[in-house]
Amino acid sequence: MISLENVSVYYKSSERPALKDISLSFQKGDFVCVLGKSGAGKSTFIRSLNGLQPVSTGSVLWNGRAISTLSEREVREIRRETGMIFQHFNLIPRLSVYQNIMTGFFGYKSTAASLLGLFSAEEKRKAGEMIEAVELNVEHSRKVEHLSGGQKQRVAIARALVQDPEVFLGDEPVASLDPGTADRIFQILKKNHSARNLLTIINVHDVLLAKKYASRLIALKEGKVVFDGPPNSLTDEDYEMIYRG
Ligand SMILES: Nc1ncnc2c1ncn2[C@@H]1O[C@H](COP(=O)(O)OP(=O)(O)OP(=O)(O)O)[C@@H](O)[C@H]1O
Repeated sequence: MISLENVSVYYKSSERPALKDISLSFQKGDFVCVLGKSGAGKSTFIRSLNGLQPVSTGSVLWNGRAISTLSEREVREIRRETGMIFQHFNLIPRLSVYQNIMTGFFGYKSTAASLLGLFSAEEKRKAGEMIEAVELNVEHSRKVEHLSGGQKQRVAIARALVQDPEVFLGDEPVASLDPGTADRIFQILKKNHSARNLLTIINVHDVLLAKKYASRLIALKEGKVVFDGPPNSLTDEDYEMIYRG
């Protein structure tokens, strides 16, 4: 579904590549956690998967087609097919839970309809269904700036799910949450992943959480893939190697 062929990413201000010669492929149904210490390239990796981060050399292919060869409209379609969540939620603080979730439909509507807040009965029904799917028990009219971190991440997940994504990407989505809340968020991600047969790829610092939920672990070190396999094959030596130095 998504594959990377010899992908490297160089940032202008740095001589060392953030990603170095990565070749991998991912299929629908995979639940992948990406490990690595700070600066290993995890964020760059996740953002390169849907073209948010352009690659310097090599190709990222969606269903066999390189993102770099697609038109702007086609790249926008790929973004629509990708639900994405972030460490800092990227919600609009002064808008309500409901309004934030409805912004998930913006990619599918005319700008005028989006700005006027014109949503179909089906879209409203779907938003309600996703609020249930993320087990969010707060008033829908509440401003998100008044929610806890875990509640905000549930809103962000619901907003991503109303897009009907094929692929779900997470860039450190639980890094600012306490361990119990982080585990609940992963449970919700896993439940929705299975219900929709998504391809889910998430960066995470917490190795135990990654081992508990992922079907496949990938570890990056200095921009290179140093581990790729099922969670039960990650040894103490691998762990040392990934986080050492
Ligand atoms: N916009 C940028 N400009 C220049 N260098 C960057 C930029 N973003 C990231 N880098 C560098 O690229 C490398 C990989 O960064 P990246 O954010 O992908 O790592 P990470 O594993 O996600 O780190 P963390 O866990 O701390 O978020 C680092 O050396 C970082 O300093």
